[in-house]
Amino acid sequence: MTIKGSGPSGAVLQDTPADDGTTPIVELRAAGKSYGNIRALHGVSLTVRPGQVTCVLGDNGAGKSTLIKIISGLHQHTEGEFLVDGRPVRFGSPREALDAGIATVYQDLATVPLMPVWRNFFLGSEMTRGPWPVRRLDIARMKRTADQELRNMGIVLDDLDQPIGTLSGGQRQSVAIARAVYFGARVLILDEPTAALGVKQSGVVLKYIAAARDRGLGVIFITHNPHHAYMVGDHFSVLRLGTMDLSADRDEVGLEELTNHMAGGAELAALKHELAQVRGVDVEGLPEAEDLQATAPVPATEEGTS
Ligand SMILES: Nc1ncnc2c1ncn2[C@@H]1O[C@H](COP(=O)(O)OP(=O)(O)OP(=O)(O)O)[C@@H](O)[C@H]1O
Repeated sequence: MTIKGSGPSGAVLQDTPADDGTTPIVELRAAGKSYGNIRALHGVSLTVRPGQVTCVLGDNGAGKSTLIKIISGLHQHTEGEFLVDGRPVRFGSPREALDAGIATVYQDLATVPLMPVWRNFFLGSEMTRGPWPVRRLDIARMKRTADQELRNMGIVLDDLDQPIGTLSGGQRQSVAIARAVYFGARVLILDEPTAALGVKQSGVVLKYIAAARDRGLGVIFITHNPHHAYMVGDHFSVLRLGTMDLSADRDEVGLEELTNHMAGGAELAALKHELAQVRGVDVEGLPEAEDLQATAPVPATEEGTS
């Protein structure tokens, strides 16, 4: 586990996952990104292995989107290294990332709501039949394949002809995950897939994240929600203000500690103190500063990692 404290050293810390003998599909080594004078990400190390879910957590402005953009080929890193299958890369476009097997499912999903489910499944990569110039869409094969692929992921829909816009948010996310799996993704980046969903629908999406992992994909699950992360995660990376605040395998961190890192223990204690001065605000339910300190991050030193 690697923990970065709020001490003045600001040390750059390396992620040190257990070596299970498999080469990471994706690896960032002390990577970072500056937009002109603005340093959005700095010293971030991350490893994505087949059959594992790597959760990236962080509050607003923590650098999650910047991290996704580097790995998905939208932006290039300006410091450190980015490796795919052990080789340094610098993608020029999302197409190049996709060709390397890295697929990103964004929150808005980029689907066409009025088009049928099967049509959205193949959007941009339609199956055709017959020779040019009389080539036509192979509708029957697309329907059959979409149905089979969705079933393979455990997704059963009543009618693939229904417009995708009529599905629930969780179902739409699930279709997008199955689509990425079918088109050969080895790494799936999920950008806050549960952010806009209720409890039940979030559960549906978490189930398919686990299904993708079980099919051997490496999953990068971006989320604000430590509870969702903890249900499926094998590794947890918490970003704070563009740097890595915590990097820990599942057996090294509990849900409570993860939540505390997300909340920012010291900041929450200070907020509780301030709120206590405000009439009409009940702070009883908030944890005590001492409780927070008990699980607060310790300052990183050379020996401060375990
Ligand atoms: N194109 C850009 N130009 C300048 N600064 C940027 C740019 N994109 C992001 N930043 C800055 O980098 C920092 C990290 O932003 P980023 O969007 O990666 O965070 P985030 O964790 O995804 O936040 P959110 O959850 O709110 O989307 C922020 O301070 C942001 O203002």
